[in-house]
Amino acid sequence: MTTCERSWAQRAIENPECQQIDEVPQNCGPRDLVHRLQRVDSPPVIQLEQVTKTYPKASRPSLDNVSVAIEKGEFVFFIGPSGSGKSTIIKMLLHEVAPSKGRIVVNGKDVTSMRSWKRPAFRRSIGCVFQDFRLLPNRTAYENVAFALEVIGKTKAVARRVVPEVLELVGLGGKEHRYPQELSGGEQQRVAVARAFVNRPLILLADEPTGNLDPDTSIEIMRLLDRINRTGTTVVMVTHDSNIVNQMRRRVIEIESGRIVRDQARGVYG
Ligand SMILES: Nc1ncnc2c1ncn2[C@@H]1O[C@H](COP(=O)(O)OP(=O)(O)OP(=O)(O)O)[C@@H](O)[C@H]1O
Repeated sequence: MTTCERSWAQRAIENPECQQIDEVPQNCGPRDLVHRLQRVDSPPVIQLEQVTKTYPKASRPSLDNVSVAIEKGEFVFFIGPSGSGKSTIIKMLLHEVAPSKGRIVVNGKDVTSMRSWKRPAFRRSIGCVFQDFRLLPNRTAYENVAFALEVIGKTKAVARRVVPEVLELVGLGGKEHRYPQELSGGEQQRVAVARAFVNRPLILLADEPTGNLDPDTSIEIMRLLDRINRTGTTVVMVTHDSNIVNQMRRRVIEIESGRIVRDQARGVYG
């Protein structure tokens, strides 16, 4: 295959610094050392500073004075018992839930003081994958992915070029016109991953993305997330799946009763 024949998705993977589809060069070389060195100097892409969250009517905080910094390009697992506060962190990163105290900075933006009219655009800049897929049931796989481009103002021509490539990348070539109910759970999650990745987000948040999938399908989804992470996208994933955490050996942050009790590079489930 010549350079010019390489797809958008392949070129994106080789050029991790290009954050937008339009920035991915038509003719490009392999990842180089300069890209990697540039990343070393960048500020954390996610920063929680002494964050506490107490929900209304709760007797104790769901998150208690949590501070953590996540660098660009990291793959981080949040683990911990049910009710320990993992999903609350994801919701706060998306500004769906506001902290009671502390500061949250995402991609250089202080989320805590963000004006409400800026929130929808901010949320669209982050890719999200959830346990229950959250696909639009009356739209095909193609339309679900294209919708993510539509809402950020990309033309139909861009969608026609990019959507088939990203669906091919997630292994759904040939199934573009199927509706969610005509796809298996694993295939639906692939559509959700394609939709989360199609805008080349700087950050991808995944809240138990394998929670509804069998072990083999879970591994396939993790391969996809790993591949996306290798493009330079920071991946933050909440999970209860010890096999996945133990196989991936990435940074593990363990939460217990709203506090960080372990933060380990190349960690295991414990
Ligand atoms: N909207 C809410 N109102 C009141 N309390 C809430 C709300 N959302 C979550 N909580 C409480 O906050 C705590 C943390 O919840 P969270 O969903 O973050 O936990 P989790 O670690 O993600 O749990 P799981 O693994 O079961 O999904 C729990 O005690 C929960 O009951």
